Parts: sequence; structure tokens; C-alpha cells
Amino acid sequence: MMDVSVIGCGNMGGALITGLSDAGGYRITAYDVDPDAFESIEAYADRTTTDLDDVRDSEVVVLAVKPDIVPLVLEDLDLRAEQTLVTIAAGVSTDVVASETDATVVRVMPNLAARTRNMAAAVAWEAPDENVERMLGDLGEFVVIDENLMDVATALNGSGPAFVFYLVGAMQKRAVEEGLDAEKARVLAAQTFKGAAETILRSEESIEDLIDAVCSPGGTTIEGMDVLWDSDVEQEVGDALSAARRRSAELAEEAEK
Ligand SMILES: NC(=O)C1=CN([C@@H]2O[C@H](COP(=O)(O)OP(=O)(O)OC[C@H]3O[C@@H](n4cnc5c(N)ncnc54)[C@H](O)[C@@H]3O)[C@@H](O)[C@H]2O)C=CC1
Ligand SMILES: O=C(O)[C@@H]1CCC=N1
Repeated sequence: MMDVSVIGCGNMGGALITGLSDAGGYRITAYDVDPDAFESIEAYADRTTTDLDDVRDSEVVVLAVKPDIVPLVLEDLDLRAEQTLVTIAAGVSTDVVASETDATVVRVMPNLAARTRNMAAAVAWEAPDENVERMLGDLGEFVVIDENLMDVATALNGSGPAFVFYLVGAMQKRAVEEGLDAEKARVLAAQTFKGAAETILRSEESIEDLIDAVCSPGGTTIEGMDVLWDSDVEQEVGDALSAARRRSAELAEEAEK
């Protein structure tokens, strides 16, 4: 059993708690200043608390509050050197957090799919932390990156689910306009993204070759792909990612002040 505390039980903290509970092998303490936050995670946490003292003995403490709240929590959070403090706040560097705690700080950019244990996470650390490795492995896929690339990861896998929801929504919407029932279109669109993503993860083929495999000569897909290739969609999707990356860098500047 690993003792894990999560500080902040909102969207991301709640997703981590739910996923870790599903994985099993974790004793989870959920801390928040707002007891209403416990409503959606009560079934998954071993303990909910509004007393910060209750998180002080966990092997791993996850800081899942908004970036501007991080300094306020760190002021009151007294951890020891043998503990690990995982920070997931966009734009808040390891150095900013490490200057306020004795614990070993590991910076992770997770995403909402922690809830279903399909998370894509990027981690930056001085040395691999076995407990964090186990948690990230239990919650999905993770890659180790240099911290100076954390703003890109924040845009790609942190914000990325929203971009994918948007694309699923666009496909669903047009399918409904073309006559399909909304609920059935939702299932087909979402499962298509899931299946395509799984195909990429299990294949060594390039994205271009995978596209080619769907395009039967003279068939339907090539007609749709021609519309996409002739459009600005690739540019616009890239611009969305860059805008999120820039905002992460801005948040980092604000956190350093
Ligand atoms: N939402 C997402 O998909 C992702 C969020 N993140 C990061 O996770 C962090 C949390 O984001 P969300 O969950 O979206 O925010 P949220 O607003 O949904 O949740 C924040 C929670 O923190 C609680 N809180 C506020 N002040 C507190 C305090 N002093 N002590 C303890 N808890 C306090 C709030 O009551 C709320 O339950 C942010 O730093 C964000 O950058 C990272 C990756 C993805
Ligand atoms: O939008 C945000 O700032 C957070 C960080 C990445 C995803 N959600």
C-alpha cells in the first residue's frame, strides 16, 4: 500500500484520485478547503479532510490546486526530505516549489484521462522516483522530458484532451446534421478517436502511412482527406497548441515573480 495525499480535489485532483483508487494499492487522503469538492470523490478516497495536517505523513503528496494557489498551500505544508511532492500546476517550475519545501519535488503534467487510467503524462525529475513511476504507470502512459519542455507538454497532453473533445464534437455535430442520432454519433465519434489512438500506440507506422491505409483508391476517405489537406486545419490545430504553450510560459513568468 502506498500512502498518497491529493491537495485540491477539483477536476484534475479528482481524476487522479479516481484513477488511483481504480488501480488499487493506494491509501488515498483527499484534502480540499471546500468540502463540496469531496462529493464526486468520496467513493474513491480512503479519507477526506479539510485539515492540512492530515496529509503530512504521506509518502507522496500531489499538489493539484490552481497555479496561483500553490504558494499559499506551500506556506502551510510542512513535509520531510524523505517525502515526494508532485506538482502538476501549469507553469509552476520545480525550483519555485522546491524553494518552499524539504520534500523531493517531481513535476508532472498529467491529463484528465487519469480518471479512466488512460492518462498521458510528462514528468521532469532530477532522478527517477519509484513511487511516482508506479503511480504514472498505473494511470496510463508517461514520458520523461527536460523541464524546459514542460510548456509544450502542458499544451500537448495537458490541454490536449480539450482539443480532442473539440474535434470529436465537430465530427459528431456534422454526422447529426447528416442524419445520425446524437447519442449514436457521440459513441461512434468517440470510439473512432479511441480506436485510432490505440492503433497509433500499437503501431510503428507513420501517421501518413496510417492515413494511407484508410484511403481506399477511388473510395470515400480520400475525398474527405483532400478537403483537410486543402484547408488550414493543420495550421489552426498547431496554432491552438502554440497558444496554450505560450500561456504556460506566461504562467511560469507570473509564478517566478
Ligand atoms: N484540469 C486539467 O485538465 C488539468 C489541470 N492541471 C493542473 O491541475 C491544477 C488544478 O486544476 P483543476 O483541477 O482544473 O482546478 P479546479 O478548480 O477544478 O480544482 C482546484 C481545487 O482546489 C481547491 N482549492 C482551492 N484552494 C485550495 C487550498 N488552499 N487548499 C486546497 N485546495 C484548494 C478547490 O476547492 C478545487 O476543488 C492546476 O494547477 C492545473 O494547472 C494539469 C493538467 C490538466
Ligand atoms: O487549462 C489549464 O491551465 C490546465 C493545465 C493543462 C490543462 N488544464
